[in-house]
Amino acid sequence: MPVPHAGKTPLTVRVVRLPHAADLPLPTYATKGAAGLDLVAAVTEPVLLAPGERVLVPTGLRIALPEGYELQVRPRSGLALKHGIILPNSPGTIDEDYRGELGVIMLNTGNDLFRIERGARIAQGVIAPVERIEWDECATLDETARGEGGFGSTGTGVP
Ligand SMILES: O=c1ccn([C@H]2C[C@H](O)[C@@H](COP(=O)(O)OP(=O)(O)OP(=O)(O)O)O2)c(=O)[nH]1
Repeated sequence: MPVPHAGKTPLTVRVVRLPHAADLPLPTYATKGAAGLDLVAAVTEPVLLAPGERVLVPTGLRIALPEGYELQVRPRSGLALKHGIILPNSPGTIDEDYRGELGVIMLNTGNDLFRIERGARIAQGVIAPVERIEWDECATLDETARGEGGFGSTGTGVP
């Protein structure tokens, strides 16, 4: 059952469940305050991911985001901590004009074979508003205390 968020009207997002995901649940929020919708693997057979290997896992879903929004595909911390499973392009970007099947790129940075079962919760999708810009090209920029310092210029905390 989808969990309603406390005090916010949800956005409506059009979704197509592809035939190979017909029996799988739509992504849902695990708790009332969860930021991410759990995405599940629409693999027909279990996929074995060897250490160092990466794979594109289908979700069986196509969506049409509302104008001005993106969907960020993010890793699940439990899979990262326990199995070293990360998303190398994290956060993956689903553009509002993308109409293909959502996919999750999974990378096994652990030492053991990782088994991806059909219906397993492999990642989470977070809806976020997207700002657009126009350039104001200038010859110079305003001065700041940081200036051009970066990449550890304030110290890394490591002796
Ligand atoms: O984790 C991801 C990342 C991307 N996509 C889909 C949706 C996104 O809108 C499209 C393009 O993604 P991105 O812009 O990251 O890819 P690109 O390498 O720049 O390819 P393109 O030239 O198609 O934009 O691929 C996914 O399904 N999962």
